[in-house]
Amino acid sequence: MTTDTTTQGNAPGATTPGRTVLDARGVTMRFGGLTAVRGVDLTVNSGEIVGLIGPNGAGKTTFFNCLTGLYTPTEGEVRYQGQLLPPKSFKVTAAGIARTFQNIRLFANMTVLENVLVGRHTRTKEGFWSAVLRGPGFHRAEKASRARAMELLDFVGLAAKADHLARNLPYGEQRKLEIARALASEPGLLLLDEPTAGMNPQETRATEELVFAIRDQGIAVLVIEHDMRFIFNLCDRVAVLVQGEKLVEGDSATVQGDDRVVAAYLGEPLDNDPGAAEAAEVEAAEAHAGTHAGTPADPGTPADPDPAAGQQNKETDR
Ligand SMILES: Nc1ncnc2c1ncn2[C@@H]1O[C@H](COP(=O)(O)OP(=O)(O)OP(=O)(O)O)[C@@H](O)[C@H]1O
Repeated sequence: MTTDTTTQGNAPGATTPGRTVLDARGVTMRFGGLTAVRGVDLTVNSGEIVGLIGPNGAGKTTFFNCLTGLYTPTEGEVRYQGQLLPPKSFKVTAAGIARTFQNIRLFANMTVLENVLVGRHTRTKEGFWSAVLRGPGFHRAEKASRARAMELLDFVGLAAKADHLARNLPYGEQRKLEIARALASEPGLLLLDEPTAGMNPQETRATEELVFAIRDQGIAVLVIEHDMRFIFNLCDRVAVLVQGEKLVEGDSATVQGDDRVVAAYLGEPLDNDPGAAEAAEVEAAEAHAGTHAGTPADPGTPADPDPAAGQQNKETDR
């Protein structure tokens, strides 16, 4: 993988250091009676890698979809570099936000290079007639696009496979290709939805390096991931979504040390947990049965032939 950012300089879409790139305020998304995202505020600044974590169904992907114009939030607004984002995904890409998907979405029967070229369409100025007539302007633009696409393939370590069909790439390389295609739109902010899903530890480590290299090119990154080691190694800041709401936000140490986050992942007991009273009743009944076991009325039936086994069962059931 070529991730030597010292020689590559900033990406064309790079943003001004220290500025707020993404500003989402009060984002709410309802599907009928279900509120998948509720009043979420989140900012991403230039030069930052921000993580978005939360248990399954917490609303992470829905929030991404609200940021990228796939969904129009029921309430709230999203600004990119100070401008309100249009509610159309191709316009959001043109504005400077690119994304990858949880389920890889490549053109399987196109080559690796062609997939990246498709990602460049928002940056290609040549219009319809130029493409049809294939004049000198078109050829110049096409050459420049190919050169940039090859540069990106080199950056993610896939230059040698430019002519391979996307469908023939191993899974980890397909994920890299998705990232190269997203970078082809020259974004200032890259959203990654579970970039290491299905990867082995070596591939995950390489993806971590790749994301650092992308950040070093001046592109801010917002990443959803279930792999906590990956998130806490990588991110400057982490926000935790639980049941559609932002529960905690802070640096890795703050989030890791917050008991509410652990509780949310383990499944926090409800207040006045109704199960607790029931469990106490069962325990009392068991204790009562134990007291009467082995009495003359029931001489041959020990209540608990192996108390240690009983304890084991309780722990398994918990
Ligand atoms: N298009 C939709 N229509 C109706 N409900 C939806 C839709 N998309 C998501 N949901 C619901 O919204 C909630 C949040 O889902 P979402 O996929 O955003 O969660 P997530 O945090 O990304 O989960 P995971 O980590 O499993 O990918 C879930 O209850 C889901 O079933």
